Amino acid sequence: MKLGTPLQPQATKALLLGSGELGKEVAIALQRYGIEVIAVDRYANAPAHQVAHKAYVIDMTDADAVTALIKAEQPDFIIPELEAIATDALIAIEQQGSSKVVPNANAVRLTMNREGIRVLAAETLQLPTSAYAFAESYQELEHAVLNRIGLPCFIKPTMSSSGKGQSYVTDASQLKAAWDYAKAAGRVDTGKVIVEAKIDFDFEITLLTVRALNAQGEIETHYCAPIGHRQEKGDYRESWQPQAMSDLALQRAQDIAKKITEGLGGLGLFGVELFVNQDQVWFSEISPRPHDTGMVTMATQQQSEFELHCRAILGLPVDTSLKANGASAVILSTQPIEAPIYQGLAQALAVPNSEIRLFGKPNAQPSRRMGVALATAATTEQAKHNAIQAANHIVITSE
Ligand SMILES: Nc1ncnc2c1ncn2[C@@H]1O[C@H](COP(=O)(O)OP(=O)(O)OP(=O)(O)O)[C@@H](O)[C@H]1O
Ligand SMILES: NCC(=O)N[C@@H]1O[C@H](COP(=O)([O-])[O-])[C@@H](O)[C@H]1O
Ligand SMILES: [Mg+2]
Repeated sequence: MKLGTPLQPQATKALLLGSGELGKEVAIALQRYGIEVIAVDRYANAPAHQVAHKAYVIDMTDADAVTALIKAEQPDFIIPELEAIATDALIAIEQQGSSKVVPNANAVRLTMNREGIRVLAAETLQLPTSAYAFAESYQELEHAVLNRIGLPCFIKPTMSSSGKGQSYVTDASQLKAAWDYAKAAGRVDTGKVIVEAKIDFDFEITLLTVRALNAQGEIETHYCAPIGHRQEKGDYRESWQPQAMSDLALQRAQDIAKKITEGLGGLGLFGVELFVNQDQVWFSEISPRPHDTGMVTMATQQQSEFELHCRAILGLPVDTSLKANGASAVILSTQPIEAPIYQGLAQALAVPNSEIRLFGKPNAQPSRRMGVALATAATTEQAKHNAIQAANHIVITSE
């Protein structure tokens, strides 16, 4: 297969570690460029399994299982898609040099654990962040909150995502429950939690940042227009693009994004999460891969975040330009349902300039994201309104 000027060794096979809604779009984008896709997840019939050339179910936190699969499949690229992977296995595989870990194994290791990325951002790179502390016991947590960080604060497992195990604490009496929840509900219990002081922000953004090769073979950094979003219980509900912000705040956001993505290195798209208050900007966290709030780019950009990630990895040219104002709104289940079906599609799609993407997850759980509505409009406000309307028309049911 020929990919044009080969800036990277010719790639034929990519292994996705994680096969949710984000992986599904990455799989489709890779296949459009002729890449064979092997999709892996912890459960059968995950969204990307349904579109990949081959599907596997393994425990991705088990280093032996991950190593054995990589040895058997010999992929050119290993693309982590979620936050619960045995990163030691990826470090070892990268050292052997036969597969390329995206963006690189160390970046995956650092971002998979809130301690790794926070220390890089706040201490090594001296980027502005909330005040924070780590705790390995309830006593340490109480001490850190009462003596150093103060209230209100956020308590989070060091390994988790989408708000799992996360609490917002306003009173010391809530601390024990927050500790227990962080220990029990993270994706993996590392034995440690992070406590973060609350940042009073006007709004928060994801700045999708792409490290891609230019025609001279040098790495260049590109930024998408900022994506604003609203979170509830640590998980996103709506996102919109572009988010209006001052020139100075945007410059600061891009400076932070440049430094943190350079610090992590490699090629690909990163989701840089930032808090903004007037001209002030704080780094929150980063995904070294497409971001859930970035699903809006399927409607708003010339090249979606998934296409940008694939193009950057493959050494192909990228274009981060915006083509329309738009928004996304999530479709969540309210109850557990085996083999869910969906009603209301016709009503949803009657909303002007809207799209529905159902992920095809084999079962629904309370608050599990099952799909997303997208809309474009003259203003982001109107697009948000329309996306919410379209999402609200979808009913998830068992019959
Ligand atoms: N220190 C903080 N100050 C203010 N708000 C915060 C802070 N930490 C978290 N939040 C709020 O909670 C949301 C989720 O936090 P965070 O991004 O750390 O969780 P997550 O589990 O990694 O979520 P995801 O995987 O969806 O990005 C943030 O987007 C923000 O709205
Ligand atoms: N914030 C991270 C995020 O959105 N990750 C996305 O959610 C999937 C897991 O969904 P599930 O928990 O419903 O299986 C992941 O596989 C990824 O696509
Ligand atoms: Mg986040």
